[in-house]
Amino acid sequence: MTEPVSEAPSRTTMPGARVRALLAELRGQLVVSCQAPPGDPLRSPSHIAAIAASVSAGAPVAALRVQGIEDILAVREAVSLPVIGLWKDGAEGVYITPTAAHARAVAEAGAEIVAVDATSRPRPDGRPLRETVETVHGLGKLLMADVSTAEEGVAAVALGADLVSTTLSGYTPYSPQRPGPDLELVADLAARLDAPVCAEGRLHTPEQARTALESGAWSVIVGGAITAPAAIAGRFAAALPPV
Ligand SMILES: CC(=O)N[C@H](C=O)[C@@H](O)[C@H](O)[C@H](O)COP(=O)(O)O
Repeated sequence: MTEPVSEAPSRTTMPGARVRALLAELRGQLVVSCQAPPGDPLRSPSHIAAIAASVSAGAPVAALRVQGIEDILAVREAVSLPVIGLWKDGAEGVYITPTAAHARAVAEAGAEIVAVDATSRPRPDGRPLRETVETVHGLGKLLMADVSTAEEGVAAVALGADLVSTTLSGYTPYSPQRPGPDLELVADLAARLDAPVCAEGRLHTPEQARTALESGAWSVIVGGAITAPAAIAGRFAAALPPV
C-alpha cells in the first residue's frame, strides 16, 4: 500500500527491541481487560487492582488492559504483568485515548502498550492519528490501534501502529452490530496485515476465544466475560424463564 511520505512513521522514533519483544510474549495468549463502567461499585483503582491481581493469580494471563491513569498506576503497583493502557474520555465518538496528550499520560503512567481509537471518525482535537503514534513511539512504547473495520486497521498500521485490535467493531455506526465477537474482521485483518491482530469485543465464552485464535488472532482480549460481575449476572438472569 502506498502512503504519502509525510504520513510514514519516523524510524528514529520506533520503540526499542525490549518493548517490541513484548509482542512475541502475547502470541496465542489471553489478555484480560480489567475495567468497570461509570457508576459500578467496582469502579475504583483499588478494586480494579484487586481484580487484576485475582485474575493473574488464577490463570496464565499475558497482559492486562486497563483504563484510566489512576487504575493503571494501581495495577502497576499490584501486578507485574505488562499493561495495555488507555484513557476513556467521554462516551461518544472518539473517546478511547482520543489525543496525543492522553496517550502521553497513559504511557507515562507505565503502560507498555497504549491503546488508542484508530477509527476514521473525526478526532476531538482535529489532530491526526500520526501525531499520537509519534508521541507513543517517542516514549519508547507500542501503540495498539482500536479499530472497527479492516480498512481502519490497514490505515493504522501504515501510520506505524504496532498491533491492531477489533475493539470498536459494533461501536461505530458503520460496522456490523452483532451480539458476539466480529471474527470475520479478525480473519480479514489477519489476512491483510503483517502486524499482530488482537480479537477483542464481546468474547463471551472460552470457545469463542479459541475460535478467534483459529481465525488468525495473535491474542484474545477478554473483558466483561471475566471482570464484569453485573454483566455476567445479567446474562444468567436473562436466560431464566419468567417467574
Ligand atoms: C467499546 C469499548 O469502549 N471497549 C472498551 C475498551 O477498552 C471496553 O469497555 C471493553 O470492555 C473491552 O474492549 C473488552 O471488551 P468486552 O468487555 O466486550 O470483552
